[in-house]
Amino acid sequence: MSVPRRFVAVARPTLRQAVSAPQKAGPQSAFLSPRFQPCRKLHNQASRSAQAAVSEADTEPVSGSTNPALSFPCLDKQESRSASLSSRSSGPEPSYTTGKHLNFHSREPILLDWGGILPEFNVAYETWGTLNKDRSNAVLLHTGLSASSHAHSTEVNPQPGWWENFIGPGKPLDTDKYFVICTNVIGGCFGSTGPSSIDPANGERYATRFPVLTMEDMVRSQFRLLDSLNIDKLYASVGSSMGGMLSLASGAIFPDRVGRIVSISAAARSHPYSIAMRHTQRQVVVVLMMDPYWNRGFYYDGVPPHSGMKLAREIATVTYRSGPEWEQRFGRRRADPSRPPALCPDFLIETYLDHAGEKWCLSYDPNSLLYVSKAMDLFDLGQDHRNRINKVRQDNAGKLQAYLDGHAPATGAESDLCSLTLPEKPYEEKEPPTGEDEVNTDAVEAAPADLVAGLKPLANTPALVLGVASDILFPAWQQKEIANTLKRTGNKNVTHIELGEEKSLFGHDTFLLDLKNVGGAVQSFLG
Ligand SMILES: CC(=O)SCCNC(=O)CCNC(=O)[C@H](O)C(C)(C)COP(=O)(O)OP(=O)(O)OC[C@H]1O[C@@H](n2cnc3c(N)ncnc32)[C@H](O)[C@@H]1OP(=O)(O)O
Repeated sequence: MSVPRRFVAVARPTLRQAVSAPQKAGPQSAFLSPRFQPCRKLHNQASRSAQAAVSEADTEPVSGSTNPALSFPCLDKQESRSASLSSRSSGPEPSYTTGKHLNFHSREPILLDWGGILPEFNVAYETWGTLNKDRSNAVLLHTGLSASSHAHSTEVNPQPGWWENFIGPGKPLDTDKYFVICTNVIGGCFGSTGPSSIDPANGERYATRFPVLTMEDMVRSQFRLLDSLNIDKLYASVGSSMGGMLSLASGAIFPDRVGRIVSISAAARSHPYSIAMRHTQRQVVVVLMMDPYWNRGFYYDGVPPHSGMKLAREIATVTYRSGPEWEQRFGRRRADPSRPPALCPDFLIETYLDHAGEKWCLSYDPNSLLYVSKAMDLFDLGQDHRNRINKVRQDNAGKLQAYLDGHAPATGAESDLCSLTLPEKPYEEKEPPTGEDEVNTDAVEAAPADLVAGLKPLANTPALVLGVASDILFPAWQQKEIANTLKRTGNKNVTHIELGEEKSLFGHDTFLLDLKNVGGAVQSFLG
């Protein structure tokens, strides 16, 4: 497979750019460590004379030092953005949108798996194609973590969508045949109810008063939308990455309402490596927990934690693509080999990650990232977990009724929903599981018994499971696990495809980029 060569023009921000935005004494300045002071000093000098400071930064030693302080255009850029965001006369923070969409509003409250309640909620959605007379040709397309309902351009929003080439007449999701529906998930920020939405109980943004939610909660809200469209049964549920999890969850919760399932680069339960990667991203957003901008999630009238979001996206991008792709594409090349090395982004792979973070850091709500990525971690279609959640739901059913009867707030100060205590005893290494859980001890064919039981509702649902060998976030073995588990439920109609490295080096993002192999497989499966 050849990776297209790309010409990259890299904008190096200068101190002059950094000081062009009005500066305010932002909270960040209080956090400058003494080691950062040389840079700060240069920054102040720049305020007096931008041009002079630029040349000074590059050449002149600070008095008494052996060598000049390095300049940090990457940090200047962050500071400059904070300054320009805080200089706005009022909030809110950037409003998150990918354009016009349809909206389903549920006046009925929804009880979430871990006991939270949304008294009412919106599901933003878009559709392509036409619903047939017997309403049997609907395909629900699920999104990845941070995508909106805008999978394809529409009349009211001609911007290309995130699966633009996969949807349309004669395309894998053939709009001559299917009525394709895509929603923004609840917890998100592109029109569906999430942490940046207004809580009808007090007229304020939920922020981190938003309840913890799960993939299954997202699916239940989507099926409320289907109810409102009088769609009893989906022709298919299709999704990649988090969307693949949602696709599996749809079939597991509503087996009678889902005709077939497509799960691409997903998992039937989140595994530790993926949880670790998402944990790291959340932590950098919340380093921001220690950052005054974070403000424990209540930042909507101020500056959002954009630096953490930028870094989170850079880490995410490392998990979305692959080393071999970057080897071919960037190698060890530097953005500007004529200049001496810098501690700020310098190698092409660094400027690439920097660019990915820059592009994204103000376009997605930090709280949505925390909630939705946590929901992914919590995902487990195993029977034990299902039993536990069913019990929690049963215990909380009364709470929903009390809320409906007007006797109780959805969540109160007394709520234990958000209190997590860690055991006082330090962690001790335990013997690994004996393997009794495995239905088949052959590592390749293994299917955990608990997962087989949990996926039993899918025993009669035709399924396509597709994995990519270069994917490090949802590795190919996890796709095998899904396929094997489905087969173990007795499902005779499971198609498992693995794209080897000769087919794609795009890693996890293959589902966004490989129309031929991913699109082709979806098209032939849907028929
Ligand atoms: C976990 C889940 O549930 S879902 C996760 C799904 N994945 C994602 O969300 C990742 C999203 N990925 C993207 O957004 C990607 O841009 C895609 C998939 C849409 C497109 O991929 P590609 O076509 O390969 O674009 P690529 O990643 O190279 O980015 C191109 C941009 O990087 C810039 N660029 C490329 N190389 C460099 C470099 N060395 N230095 C600086 N900038 C660079 C290009 O100029 C271009 O900029 P622009 O977008 O501002 O025009």
